[in-house]
Amino acid sequence: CSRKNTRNAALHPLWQSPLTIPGGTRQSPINIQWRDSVYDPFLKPLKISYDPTTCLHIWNNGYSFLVEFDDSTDRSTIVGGPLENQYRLKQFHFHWGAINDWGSEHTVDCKFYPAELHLVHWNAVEYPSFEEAVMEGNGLAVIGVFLKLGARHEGLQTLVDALPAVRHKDTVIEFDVFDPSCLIPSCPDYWTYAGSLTTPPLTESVTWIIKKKPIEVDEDQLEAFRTLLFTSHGEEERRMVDNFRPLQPLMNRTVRSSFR
Ligand SMILES: COc1cccc(CN2CCc3cc(OS(N)(=O)=O)c(OC)cc3C2)c1
Ligand SMILES: [Zn+2]
Repeated sequence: CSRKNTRNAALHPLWQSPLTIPGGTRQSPINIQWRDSVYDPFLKPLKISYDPTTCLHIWNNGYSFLVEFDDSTDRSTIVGGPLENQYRLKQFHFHWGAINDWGSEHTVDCKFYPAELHLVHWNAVEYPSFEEAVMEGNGLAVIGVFLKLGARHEGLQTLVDALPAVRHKDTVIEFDVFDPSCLIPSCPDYWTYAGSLTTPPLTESVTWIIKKKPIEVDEDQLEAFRTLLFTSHGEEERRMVDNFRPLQPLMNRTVRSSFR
């Protein structure tokens, strides 16, 4: 899959870290070749239970904007799907492009979407903290949802309205009620594979659950993402766009589907 006239990823600010982890065998993101994915009838439906009052704040961490949650209890969790344990919601964030032709991290049959949502969860059954779970093969579970250009997304708009307050890196605002399940398609179909974080520390600790159906957002909402900055107050402004990692080799992995 070639990202037409891609910026030189090696020079991209997001990739001071190595493009590929030396010795990495399960790096993310990947292209999902639909016909190579294997239907697994033993995959369960994913059970999502989020408590909107566990929402804490939105912050710009210089890679994306993150909506973080209180993960001190099991009030916002996922279970089932490919997962052996219950995982707690820690944060969600997005990746997007400078233009609508690309922006997603994963691709489906080499098709890029203009943006991709990641909901990051950690295995609080087996590990005492997110920091520990980040280092373990079954430590994290990330739900990926593709965004496509279409109708305005009312649920997303409350997030979009808050973005001007986190325009610069290391700015944060309180955001105390939000239910991220409004950003997840009702269609239960997903692909799943063993992968990694796509931003530092790039650890191979993620069970990826990629929803087959995208959600629709409108042009103004995508443009609002592109008004954010990689840079802090006082620095020369660099627009936060193209904050995605290049595709990584599939190597010895199979992508399973929950649907025929
Ligand atoms: C041990 O390393 C860490 C411990 C605690 C928190 C963090 C920072 N955290 C890691 C997971 C993660 C993962 C992120 O993206 S992704 N695509 O899910 O890998 C991300 O995107 C902006 C940000 C973060 C931030 C790192
Ligand atoms: Zn991500």
